[in-house]
Amino acid sequence: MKKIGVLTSGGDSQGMNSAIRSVVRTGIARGYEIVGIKRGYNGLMEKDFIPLGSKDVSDKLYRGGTFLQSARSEEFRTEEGQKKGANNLKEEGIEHLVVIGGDGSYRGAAKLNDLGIKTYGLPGTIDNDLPLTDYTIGFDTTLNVVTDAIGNLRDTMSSHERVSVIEVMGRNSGDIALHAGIASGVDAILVPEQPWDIKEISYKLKDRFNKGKTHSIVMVAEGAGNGEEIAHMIKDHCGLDTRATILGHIQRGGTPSAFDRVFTSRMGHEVIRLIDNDIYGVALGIENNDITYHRFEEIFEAHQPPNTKLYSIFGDLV
Ligand SMILES: Nc1ncnc2c1ncn2[C@@H]1O[C@H](COP(=O)(O)OP(=O)(O)O)[C@@H](O)[C@H]1O
Ligand SMILES: O=P(O)(O)OC[C@H]1O[C@](O)(COP(=O)(O)O)[C@@H](O)[C@@H]1O
Repeated sequence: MKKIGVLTSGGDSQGMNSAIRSVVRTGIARGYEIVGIKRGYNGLMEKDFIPLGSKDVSDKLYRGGTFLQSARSEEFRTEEGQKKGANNLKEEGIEHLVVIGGDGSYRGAAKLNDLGIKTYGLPGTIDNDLPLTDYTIGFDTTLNVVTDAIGNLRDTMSSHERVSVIEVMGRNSGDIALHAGIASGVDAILVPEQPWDIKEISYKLKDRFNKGKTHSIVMVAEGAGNGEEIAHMIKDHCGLDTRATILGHIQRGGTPSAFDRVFTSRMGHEVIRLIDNDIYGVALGIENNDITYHRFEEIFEAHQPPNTKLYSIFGDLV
């Protein structure tokens, strides 16, 4: 029986479990044997392999994190590590490998593909920073986590007539800040893709307080600046009482949203179809609500344009 390996790599994201479940259940239904590789590429180095049956993925659909666990592996970054990984898979008779992770994980997957393992990438990152897919796994859930957290902050900020500066994740991408900021009706959004002027923002906030506002919320993407520093700058410019909140890893947890569960179920299913059709060396995504795939090289060369349209929509809403 043909064997398919599956691993989760890089930062975990809500929906990875649901993606694994879909690969396992669909793969078994099509007559494949599925092998889980623990702790990302670290587990690949150490042959930390477990057989995955249908029951092993019960009760996983609605859980955040990844039951296979994840890691960032230094050894696998080296050429020797990659050869060792490919050999470990070959020794185990694993011909196909599904890698659920972000850009770094995809680069590793492409190397394994060159070494004779038929590989597939699923976009597992909360950052939404992969090209040729409209969404990445966990992004939608993270937006809901951030939006809920802002609701709580709004209550206390309003009682104390304060400005809340909220720093969110996203590495070099402002997508979490932009989408969650619009969903939360914040007063300003600072993202790395757009210029911003803290003096101008501070004066606008002050003006709104003068007109009767009792609180303000400023959303900062981690790639745009440091939340604590920005809070101090605002206070210095306009004197308003300001507090910074760094949401941190709380954003990566929580039960996956219905969108993330359906999206990952569809992608797991599509991976098995690609395997059946001997298509490999590709990563999957969702574009205009269709599950699509592109060669790794195409993804590495593609540029993800900044979402200027959404940013300008926000500009008209504040
Ligand atoms: N250029 C690369 N070549 C081979 N493997 C890589 C490369 N970049 C990253 N990796 C592997 O993928 C892992 C995850 O990558 P990382 O960038 O940390 O997260 P993500 O996949 O979420 O972007 C790394 O720890 C490393 O083992
Ligand atoms: O959990 P770590 O290793 O501290 O990394 C934090 C980073 O991971 C992320 O949560 C997700 O990034 P990746 O999916 O690229 O790993 C980023 O938003 C954040 O900058």
